[in-house]
Amino acid sequence: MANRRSVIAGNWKMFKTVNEAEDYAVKFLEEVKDVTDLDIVLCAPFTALNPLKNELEESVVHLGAQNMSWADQGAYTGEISAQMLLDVACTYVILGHSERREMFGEKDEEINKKVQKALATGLTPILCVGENLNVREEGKAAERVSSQVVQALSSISKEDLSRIVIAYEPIWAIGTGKTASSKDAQDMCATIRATLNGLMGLGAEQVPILYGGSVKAENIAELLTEPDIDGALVGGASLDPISFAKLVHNAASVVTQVEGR
Ligand SMILES: O=C(CO)COP(=O)(O)O
Repeated sequence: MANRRSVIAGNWKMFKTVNEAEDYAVKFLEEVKDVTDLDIVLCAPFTALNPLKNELEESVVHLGAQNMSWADQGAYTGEISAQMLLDVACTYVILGHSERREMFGEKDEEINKKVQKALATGLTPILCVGENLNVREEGKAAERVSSQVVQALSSISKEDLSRIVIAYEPIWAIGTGKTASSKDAQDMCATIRATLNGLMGLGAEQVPILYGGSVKAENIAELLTEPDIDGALVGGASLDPISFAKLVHNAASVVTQVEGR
């Protein structure tokens, strides 16, 4: 049985000013400072990263961004580079979130370049994949998600692939209060692992696969008892420090019980 780390990552999306982020960090750290059984990540807006670097230094909470450029530097107005994220102590970066794919036109090819850049610079990409409701109703969800995985990870070495995190986020479950059933989430995470197996062989057993979409303190435990769900990417329920800390504690109490994690 694989020995993979569990990851609980909060995606704040476009919420929180610098003051709000600092206030959150103080309250959140107080609640989770002793949690070591899983990796906790806060993916904040760019403007809050530097202040959070100071608040979270040498703590159990890792810092992540929500996007980055595939370019190193240059005339790319409005973009942020991997080097800039490393400079503010980011260790994770969300790539290919469905909101970026749907609203900002990101394509698999571009996401592939970003994943390559993140891995080359030592950032851990949290690659997001997921189908919309139409695709699910057509019975093509597994096909769509596998294709997103294969395209985003094209021409990346097996060794590098072992450093990624994947988040399965069905678009119809994001911000809707409608969580995928743990069985549906497990089935898709197993499909993703099988796809990774095809790309990297046994190394796929080491890759954490997260579920995202209306995850809350109340449903995290059930999701984490599934064998292929190794954590969660949490939007709305990560915005309040006390309730997100509760979610983290609920997750930690399950992962210590699930054999092989
Ligand atoms: O998009 C998500 C995390 O990246 C999920 O958002 P919600 O948890 O608000 O459904």
